[in-house]
Amino acid sequence: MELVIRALSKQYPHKLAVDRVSLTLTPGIYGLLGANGAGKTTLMRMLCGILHPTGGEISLDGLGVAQEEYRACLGYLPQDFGYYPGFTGEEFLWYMGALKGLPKAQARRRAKELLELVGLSQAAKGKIKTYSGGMKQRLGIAQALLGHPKLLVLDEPTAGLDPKERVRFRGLIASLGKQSIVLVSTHIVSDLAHIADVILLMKDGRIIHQGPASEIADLEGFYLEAFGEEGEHGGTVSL
Ligand SMILES: Nc1ncnc2c1ncn2[C@@H]1O[C@H](COP(=O)(O)OP(=O)(O)OP(=O)(O)O)[C@@H](O)[C@H]1O
Repeated sequence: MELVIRALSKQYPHKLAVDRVSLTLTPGIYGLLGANGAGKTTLMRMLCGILHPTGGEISLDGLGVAQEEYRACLGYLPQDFGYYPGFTGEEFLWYMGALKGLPKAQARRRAKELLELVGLSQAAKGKIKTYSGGMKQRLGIAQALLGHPKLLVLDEPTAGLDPKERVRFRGLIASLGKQSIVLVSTHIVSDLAHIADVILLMKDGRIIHQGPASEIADLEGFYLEAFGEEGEHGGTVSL
């Protein structure tokens, strides 16, 4: 499986948010790091077919991003995910399963499996409005996994989580990168330590570094070197 991104660009009226990004991703966990405004969300939304690029190409095993088969391979957790507070966790997954076109029995079976995987079985019948931030994020991951995605895109999945929830979340993400391409954006460097196979650094719309995480002994130091003051002032390197 291969996601090929060629010279991908997005020009907003007054901002070149993504500037000729080229990447080839195979299964594994990719940590996309960059300061606020680097272009991470714009890049991810193009990979999910939500935003149209102004230049370049995206293909997953030869499928274009506009094709239905591409969408069927995709799981996405957006940054600003809406959770329907009056639903229970399991109702929410059934509903999202229906939206994805899963037959009812299959959606229910998959929802049960996923609630188990993300540690929400006990809370499955509780209303989402009673969930903590971490529980909501885990439910968000569960919905992204409904269709057994080959490509999983998680935009700032640890935003707003407390340290304990972060650790749990890292464990969950780490278990997903065996067969899928998992792209995780964050500006919290420590969230990627120990789970990312490859680190991608994004700055001003460009990928300024791509390499195995194992080659970087001190990810925070590496990040600070790449971004300098910008990284520090973003308050983005704290553990
Ligand atoms: N709809 C839009 N119209 C114009 N400019 C935009 C739009 N969306 C984003 N931008 C600008 O494009 C740049 C990249 O934004 P983007 O949200 O992709 O960055 P990011 O790395 O995801 O940052 P953050 O971590 O803050 O979400 C920023 O300068 C932003 O202000």
